[in-house]
Amino acid sequence: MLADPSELDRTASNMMPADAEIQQRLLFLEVTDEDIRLLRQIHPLLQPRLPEVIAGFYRHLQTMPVLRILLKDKAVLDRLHHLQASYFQSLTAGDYGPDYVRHRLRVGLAHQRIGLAPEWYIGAYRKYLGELGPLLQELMQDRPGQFLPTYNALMKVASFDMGLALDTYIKASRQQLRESEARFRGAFGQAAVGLAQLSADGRWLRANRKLLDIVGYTEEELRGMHVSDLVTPEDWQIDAPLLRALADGELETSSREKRYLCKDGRRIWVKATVTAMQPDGSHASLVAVVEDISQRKQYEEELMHLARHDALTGLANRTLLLDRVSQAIAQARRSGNQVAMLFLDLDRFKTINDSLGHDAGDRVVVEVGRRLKQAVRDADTVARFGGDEFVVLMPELPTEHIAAALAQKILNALFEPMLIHGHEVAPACSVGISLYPRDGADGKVLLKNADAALYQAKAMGRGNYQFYSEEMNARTLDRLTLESGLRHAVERGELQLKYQPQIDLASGDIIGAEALLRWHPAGQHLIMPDAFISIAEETGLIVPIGEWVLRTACAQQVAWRRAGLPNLRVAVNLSARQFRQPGLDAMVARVLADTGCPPGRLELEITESVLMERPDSAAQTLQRLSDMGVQLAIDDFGTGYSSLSYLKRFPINALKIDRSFVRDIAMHSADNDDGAIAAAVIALAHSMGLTVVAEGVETARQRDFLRALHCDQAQGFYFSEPMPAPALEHLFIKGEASK
Ligand SMILES: Nc1nc2c(ncn2[C@@H]2O[C@H](COP(=O)(O)O[C@H]3[C@@H](O)[C@H](n4cnc5c(=O)[nH]c(N)nc54)O[C@@H]3COP(=O)(O)O)[C@@H](O)[C@H]2O)c(=O)[nH]1
Repeated sequence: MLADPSELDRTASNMMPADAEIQQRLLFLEVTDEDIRLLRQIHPLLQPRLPEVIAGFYRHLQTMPVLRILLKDKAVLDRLHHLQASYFQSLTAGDYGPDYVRHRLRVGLAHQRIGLAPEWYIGAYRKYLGELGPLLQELMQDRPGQFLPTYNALMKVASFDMGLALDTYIKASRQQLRESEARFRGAFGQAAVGLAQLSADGRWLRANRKLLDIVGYTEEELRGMHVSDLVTPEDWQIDAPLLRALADGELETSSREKRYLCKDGRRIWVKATVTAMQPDGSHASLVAVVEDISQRKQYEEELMHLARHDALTGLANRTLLLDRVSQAIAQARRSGNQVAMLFLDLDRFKTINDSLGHDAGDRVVVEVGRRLKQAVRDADTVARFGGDEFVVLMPELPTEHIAAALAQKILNALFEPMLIHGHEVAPACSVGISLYPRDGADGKVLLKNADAALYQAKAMGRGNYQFYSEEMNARTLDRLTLESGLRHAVERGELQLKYQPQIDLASGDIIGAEALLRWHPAGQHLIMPDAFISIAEETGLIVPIGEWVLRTACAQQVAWRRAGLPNLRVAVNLSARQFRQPGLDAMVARVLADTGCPPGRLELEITESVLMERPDSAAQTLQRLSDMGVQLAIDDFGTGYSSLSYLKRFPINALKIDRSFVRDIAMHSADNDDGAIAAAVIALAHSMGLTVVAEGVETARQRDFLRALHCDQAQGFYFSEPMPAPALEHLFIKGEASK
């Protein structure tokens, strides 16, 4: 590329030697007045021949491939031709003062700027002198005696020129170096990252502003320090051999994240990349690029914390717990001790959540976490798995009694009531315990087995702890088998309904029937609801199964009617999950419409405890069902709250007295307290307009007793066990016939 002419002028002027120096050089080259006279004499003869000398000169340059590339641009070449021509015009003009010198410098610079190396430039003089020798000889044929002195004078001026050419190259590259250094200093000083130069043995030599800001030292203070004064002792252990390798040339660069100790005592995270500048020389120095990465590290640590901790309680989560279990197992393998895993969940958490709201549930969880932390040793880990599930890990356990003692301590701690939103809550819990190595060799198996033990603890009445045993696994397996079978029970047609007649006590007539579910998987025994309803509840399968029950029972009601039986009432049980399922009323309406069953002939049975969990929303659901004309009964009355006054707020039609209550009242005579209470309950229920149905009537004595108390209806084995629909039809026809 062509250099800017005004820039060339400026630079050439800056490079000008003093007049005295010019004179000194000419003196040294022995340029005399006689030389000048001889050159002036040849000058007019030489001028017309110069174009061919210049053309030959550039032709010669272009014979070298490396120079051809530099001269390929025609504009550049023309300009150099032009410069060269004006140079030659002055070469023999005999005036070698400042203007001549400035012009020489300018020509030299122009060549330097296009990248022509000095060796080519100086070499070109040989070409000139070689071409000019025979040319002079030819032009001075008439005075051969003057040829040699003239040629000698030309050589002196050419040598003067060569010196000036070398000056341009040397001064130009010095200036470029100065500019590049200035640029480097600017970049070094203002760089957004810390930069430093260190000696090969790790002493700080220079540091930029950013690095000084990062570490808080002045450059002077840093110069008196060694790199080991800035890194933490832990990091120096890794850095020391790396520094040696860099200094010895075994390593070119090393990049590491490490901690620096700042002047104010803070420890910060930096990323330092150190490069050896002359890895194989004896005066190797190191350049360090230092980035403050504390913020990023903090984010990473926060993310790491989030990924390994429960957001609500700050306790360890499953990932961290499993990590700690692996460490504890490795340690126990060496020490011969055991590891205990205590899996616990709260016994009434769902009720708390449903009745007091999720915010209260969260506060209970946080308080439980706090109590658990208080109960364990520092070496133990308390983790939360979400919901109301917690796990305590006890490493280095010499005997399992210690795990049992902790489980008891936890049970006691959680039994203490806590005040949540003004309510006293005692969540209580059940605990399952598994031990390494007895119950599993890794964290996942230990967890699974602690969970199985927890399941057993709950089955045993909650509020207790259980150690894992082999049989529990078998039970868990049974449960899993049941669960997977139940998933397909509806589509495989394995569900059946039995109907237990409900009797009007005054007339002895069958006035309805309760639909009771049975499951008969192909090739297996009949399974009773107690064995699978809770699984259906937990898995949510109760929703489709419940709809099947309702649809089948309503269809049966219509079928009986069509078969000539009176308009019997059919009673269907609703579980807690079904009752809370959004859209329950719409589902019931759909089934009634699809089957043609009159709403008033369907009775839905709900237990008291289900209503009490969330009384307000329960009242709304019941109201919608009642508005449709569906009959509503409280099932198992006498086993829960047994508060008639509380039940007033619900639009219910009937009260079913639980069979345990029926059994108890019937064991005493009418004049004892139980009898009086039963009489009062029935009377009170009647005063509220409720029909009273007694369940589990097994004897004539019980029937008579209830009849005497004016109980309205009854069901139980005394009248009939639950039976298939056709059997009930026969029973009805037989009963009618015997009247
Ligand atoms: N959500 C649903 N729950 C259901 C459904 N079908 C039944 N169930 C509930 O399962 C529990 C056990 O029911 P089951 O084994 O059918 O027992 C019922 C009767 O057989 C039994 N009964 C009736 N009379 C007597 C008797 O004189 N003595 C005696 N020992 N037992 C008797 O009582 C059960 C009926 O109880 P209840 O529902 O409270 O009226 C049971 O809780 C069922 O509710 C279903 O489809 N969905």
